[in-house]
Amino acid sequence: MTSTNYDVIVIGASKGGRFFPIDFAKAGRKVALIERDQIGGVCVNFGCTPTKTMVASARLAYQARRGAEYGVHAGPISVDLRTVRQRKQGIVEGVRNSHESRLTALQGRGLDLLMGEAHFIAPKTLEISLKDGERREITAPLIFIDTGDRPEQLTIKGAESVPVLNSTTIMELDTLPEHLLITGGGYIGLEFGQMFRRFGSQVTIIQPRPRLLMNEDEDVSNEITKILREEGITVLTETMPQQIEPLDGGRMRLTVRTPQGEQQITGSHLLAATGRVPNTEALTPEAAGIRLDKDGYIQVNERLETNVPGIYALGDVKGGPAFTHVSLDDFRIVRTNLLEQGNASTRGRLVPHTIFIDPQLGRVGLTENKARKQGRNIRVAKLPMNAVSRAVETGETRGFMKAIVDADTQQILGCAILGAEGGEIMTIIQVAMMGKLPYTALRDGIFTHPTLAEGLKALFMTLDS
Ligand SMILES: Cc1cc2nc3c(=O)[nH]c(=O)nc-3n(C[C@H](O)[C@H](O)[C@H](O)COP(=O)(O)OP(=O)(O)OC[C@H]3O[C@@H](n4cnc5c(N)ncnc54)[C@H](O)[C@@H]3O)c2cc1C
Ligand SMILES: NC(=O)c1ccc[n+]([C@@H]2O[C@H](COP(=O)([O-])OP(=O)(O)OC[C@H]3O[C@@H](n4cnc5c(N)ncnc54)[C@H](O)[C@@H]3O)[C@@H](O)[C@H]2O)c1
Repeated sequence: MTSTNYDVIVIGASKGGRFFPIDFAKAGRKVALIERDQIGGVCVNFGCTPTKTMVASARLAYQARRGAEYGVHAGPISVDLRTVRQRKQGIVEGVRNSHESRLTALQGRGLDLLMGEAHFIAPKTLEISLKDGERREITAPLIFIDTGDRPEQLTIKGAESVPVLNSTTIMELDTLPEHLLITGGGYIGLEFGQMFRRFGSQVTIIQPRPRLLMNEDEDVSNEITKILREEGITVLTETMPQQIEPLDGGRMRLTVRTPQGEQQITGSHLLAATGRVPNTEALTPEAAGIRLDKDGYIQVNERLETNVPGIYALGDVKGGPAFTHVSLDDFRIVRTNLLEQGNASTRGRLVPHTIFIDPQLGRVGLTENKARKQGRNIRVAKLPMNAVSRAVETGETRGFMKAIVDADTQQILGCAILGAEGGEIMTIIQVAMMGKLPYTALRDGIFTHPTLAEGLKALFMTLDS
């Protein structure tokens, strides 16, 4: 097989991977972009876009059921999952097509889009198994690995004897689960759990750890658990799934270990939401001498360089916080350093996240637990959402705002906004943190009344009252 030489190879056409090859091609480099599945990667096809589209349907069902509280009567509410799925698919395809057209516009003009699976056969050489069966060998001095991750498989006894859904396959259901069992109390378990409860399923979330979202403060986890339980979701903590067995009529029985002993739960569907594993096996990075960590993630330094000069890893495949905005920022770092001769790195970057349950949890910076562990002298501001006029007027009073402030410097160290539009409100604090504003700037600012953002003024006023 003869090799085709490129200046740059990008493996994985994720959200970040779609701009990056274009930038290099426009800079006059000869670029190959390899994708084995769908342009747009997980975020567009199986992650952010489809889930948030379906979360929107679920929220509408929830709001419609609450209509009478607002004096609005809409009749009995039912959810047609097939239409929910079709709407989701239409939006996903629209986003993917727009990404595809930007890439195909440069096809042959500096960019070769190769639809197939890449694996290393030597340090700077890859073999591509194209979807049409053809094989190609390509080389480049610069290689960017952005192959992401995939759902971890459930390994409990009997898992092979029942259909186990993951975050991708659950979005293809046409009929509503009667009782959805979910293993995992993290992002995916919570977003799908609330979504399917609002669609009309009975839902049980099984979490081995003492509380949901173990990385958040206890008060945040506890409030979220309370909210989910109020909506009728069964949340079992300190509960470890042990075994699953099929029953008649497509049902299944899950045996779990709880602090009180063994329990059995009968369900109609099972969603595994226990985390993700990196896409590094098929890539055979060992053939290039690329170092992985014990879990199979590619090891990089703060400039996202692997141990092999000229080979970089970006996005989820390098481990750490797994968000689209992190993957996008990784591309910014590498582009700055290689195309603009800059000196960007991951050091000290502020990574926010939002969990799209309702109300949303927007988080940035240090949690109270982390700040205390670091031995910092902190003050904690907290305000229930029912103290925010806008939340009261719109009937969205669940949750609270919380901010961690350095008592010596008055700088904001972090916040958790569990409330309506929590992700947007958190972003205001994030911007204040980026600008290194003291909390008093928000306390003393004038904000439009009545907005949710106005709650930030009241939040920081609690520190001085
Ligand atoms: C259900 C769900 C909901 C999510 N919601 C959010 C959210 O709301 N907000 C958020 O920020 N993040 C969310 N995420 C996380 C987000 O999707 C990921 O962090 C993001 O997609 C990571 O991007 P990436 O650059 O690592 O590549 P990915 O998006 O993982 O894409 C990697 C691409 O590489 C391709 N590939 C893999 N191996 C090879 C190979 N050997 N050869 C060729 N191609 C290959 C894959 O087919 C894939 O297209 C969600 C994830 C899931 C699963
Ligand atoms: N809104 C968002 O930004 C968003 C939404 C969805 C997913 N994501 C990304 O996708 C990643 C994966 O999400 P996830 O929810 O699968 O992982 P996660 O790491 O967030 O949660 C995994 C959960 O599974 C539990 N668990 C572990 N082993 C278990 C077992 N054997 N049985 C039962 N439970 C078990 C853990 O205690 C934890 O609660 C997230 O880390 C996040 O980065 C982000």
